Amino acid sequence: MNLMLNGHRGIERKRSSLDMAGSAFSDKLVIGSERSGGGMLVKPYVYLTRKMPPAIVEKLERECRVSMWEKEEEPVPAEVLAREIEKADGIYCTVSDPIPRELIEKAARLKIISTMAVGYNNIDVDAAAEKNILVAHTPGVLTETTADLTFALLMAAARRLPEGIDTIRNDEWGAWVPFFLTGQDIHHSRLGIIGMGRIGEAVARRGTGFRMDIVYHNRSRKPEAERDIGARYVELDELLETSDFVCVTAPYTKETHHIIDKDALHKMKESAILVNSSRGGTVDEDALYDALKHGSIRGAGLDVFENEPIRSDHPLLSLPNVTALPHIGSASEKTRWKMAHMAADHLLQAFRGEEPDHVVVKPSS
Ligand SMILES: NC(=O)C1=CN([C@@H]2O[C@H](COP(=O)(O)OP(=O)(O)OC[C@H]3O[C@@H](n4cnc5c(N)ncnc54)[C@H](O)[C@@H]3O)[C@@H](O)[C@H]2O)C=CC1
Ligand SMILES: O=C(O)C(=O)CO
Repeated sequence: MNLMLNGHRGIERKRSSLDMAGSAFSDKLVIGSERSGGGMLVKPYVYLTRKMPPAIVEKLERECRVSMWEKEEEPVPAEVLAREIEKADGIYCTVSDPIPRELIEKAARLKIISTMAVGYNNIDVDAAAEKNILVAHTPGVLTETTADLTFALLMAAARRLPEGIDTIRNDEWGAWVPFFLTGQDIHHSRLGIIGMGRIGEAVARRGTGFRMDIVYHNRSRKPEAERDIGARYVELDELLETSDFVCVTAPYTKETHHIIDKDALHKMKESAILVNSSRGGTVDEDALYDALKHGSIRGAGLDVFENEPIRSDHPLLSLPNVTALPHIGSASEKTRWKMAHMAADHLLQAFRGEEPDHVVVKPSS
């Protein structure tokens, strides 16, 4: 049952079950619809931080008042978002919109932040929970697509595809040279996954097709993955020291900040390749630059960076053994549509007084 507060239906707290990562119980919130003083139904106001296609806007407009940031190439400025967050009932955002505590504290009536992403490190979920604001995200629908891209990055870095493409584009292809652009074998090599969640497992499954030996490190052991994929749990050091490919698919948290630092890079094999499709902050980019420049590891495939977007003068781009992509892990047409609809549905569910399908549960730590 929803509580009526000053003409607004209020927020009802209820106990949730264990979260997906197995962390402790926490409160989930259920939102009701609103009525004006005179009893007229007032549609909730939703602000979209990015220009979304008409199908998504129209879906929301059936039940909400909607406005959005219209400039496709430019993220919404913090001061605009601050103004909107003050008056919005719902925010529809993306990975590249920081929503820190200072912004959340401005919210006067905000009920839900719905991000079109599975990763939510850009949102201060603790601050949101303190204000009884729901945070919803889009897990699952992007898993296989992101795993495809992660594996593509691994293969491109291993077999030096960007250098090969540049060779032809720059008219540098001469005679067939026996050791020209020789790379690393993928088949029968060892793949080390840091963060054996949905995407990590999907990457590992792809590895089995290449007869790779799969090891993983995770917050907890995954017996089903061990049984189904044949993956073996190892401590982080063993993973780093023995893997031919070190693949980061863990979320960005305090614990995973620079999980790949100077020490970790020193532990890796000289022939190893680092693949990062999680968040840029999991890797110390200065240490990575040194390791790649001085040959302490062989190469890197990166879909994410500490400060996105990077520009062409980023030091890592000066290195031929870096394969860099502009955060396109989930960027297939079908998957982006699924994410976009799911994020809209979460808002609508919340305003109807239902619990959104994928609520981020406040971590216990
Ligand atoms: N490049 C891109 O476009 C995309 C990037 N991502 C990133 O991938 C991340 C993972 O997504 P999912 O697999 O859906 O999440 P998930 O929650 O299913 O998996 C994450 C796994 O990492 C583990 N983990 C957490 N902290 C760890 C630590 N300190 N050490 C080792 N393991 C740890 C968890 O136990 C869990 O098994 C997202 O949080 C996001 O940052 C997700 C989608 C697209
Ligand atoms: O979902 C995420 O976390 C992304 O990075 C974009 O799909």
